[in-house]
Amino acid sequence: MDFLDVSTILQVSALFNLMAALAWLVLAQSFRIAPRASRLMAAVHLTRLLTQGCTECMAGWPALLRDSLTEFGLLGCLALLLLAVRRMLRSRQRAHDVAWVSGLGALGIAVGLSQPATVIAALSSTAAATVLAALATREVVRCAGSELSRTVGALTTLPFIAMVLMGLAHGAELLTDPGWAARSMASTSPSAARASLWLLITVSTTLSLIALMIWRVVTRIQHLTYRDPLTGALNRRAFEQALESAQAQLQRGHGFALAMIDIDHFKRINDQHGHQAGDAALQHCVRIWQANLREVDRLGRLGGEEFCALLPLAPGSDLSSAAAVAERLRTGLAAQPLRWRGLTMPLSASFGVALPVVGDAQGEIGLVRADAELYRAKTEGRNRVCVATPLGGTP
Ligand SMILES: Nc1nc2c(ncn2[C@@H]2O[C@H](COP(=O)(O)OP(=O)(O)OP(=O)(O)O)[C@@H](O)[C@H]2O)c(=O)[nH]1
Repeated sequence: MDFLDVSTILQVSALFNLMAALAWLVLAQSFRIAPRASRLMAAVHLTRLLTQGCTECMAGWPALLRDSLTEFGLLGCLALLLLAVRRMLRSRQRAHDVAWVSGLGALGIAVGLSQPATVIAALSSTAAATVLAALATREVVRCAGSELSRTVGALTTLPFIAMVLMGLAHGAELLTDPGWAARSMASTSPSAARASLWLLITVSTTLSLIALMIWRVVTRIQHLTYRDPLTGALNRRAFEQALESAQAQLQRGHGFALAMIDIDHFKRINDQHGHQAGDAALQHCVRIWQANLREVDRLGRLGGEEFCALLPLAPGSDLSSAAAVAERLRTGLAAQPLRWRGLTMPLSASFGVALPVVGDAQGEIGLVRADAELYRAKTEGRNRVCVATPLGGTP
């Protein structure tokens, strides 16, 4: 079958690698999307292009040179790929782990090729490539579910798992049939099945990493749209949207409470230590409050040093449970002063807690009532939680 002709497969592969390298370079240079990771990916494809290319180009080359290119090229590709994945995921994978594995693999290849023991070279490159693919798999799995969505995580993991399995299978093949490496060295091209498999893995790895980049760009845009850039809390618009949908849920019996929060004497921090200290204080407060809130709670920055927490109430719980959450936020902040440039600044905040009103589509009445309690907390001496009397009921 013409389609399975090795030379055609290798030419398709070369063309794909060339196009992919160009696409990554455009992402890096023109769109400035993860430029370092994109440049590394371009390098992966160019290395692949150089080492695999088309069989005709390498047919006349000395076997040793051809084999060195193939083995070192494969190792280089995987090392660059792992470095790119590491950058894309901003993972904690240490770069010198990559250097160690690649260095040992390269040493094994050099030793193997310097003697008539090609199996050592093939085994070294296969072992190092398998470990590098396993490290990449581990990184993606580690990020799936936290920094990565599960679907994108699964999609990105598959080609790396395939690489690990291929590496293991090839290693077993080399160990059980040591003559394989010598035969492969004598032949100028891989088998059609092997070339197709590599093409498939190259294409799926590229597509899954492009999906990962798109996912990252989309999440970044969402973050910029919905989050306050300084503190990472929801911005006013996003908080108002969350409040509106919580009000809609209220009709169906899903209760919630609002805790209006204002940092005490915040102006003094700005006046005494400058705006940067004020910014650090805002970030410090949000960090502490987010750590003390559940995932379902929403913390929004309404402006300046004023925040509001939207606290969904479990069935059967009432205003007192929301007051307990506000109290936890208050004590959490009071217990952890801000340490900034060698200074220790005690911080506190005042809280006003109120329940929303059914039928108030925008949630404005609840906000006004929580704000009134916040005002009371300020006038009663600050660093306290004041709770509104439920409308038409006892406190
Ligand atoms: N550093 C910094 N300061 C901000 C930001 N937004 C608002 N501010 C400052 O926050 C201060 C708010 O001061 P006030 O409204 O007087 O409140 P306060 O000093 O906290 O006093 P009380 O609320 O009565 O305890 C003002 O000085 C604003 O300039 C910001 O993003 N960064």
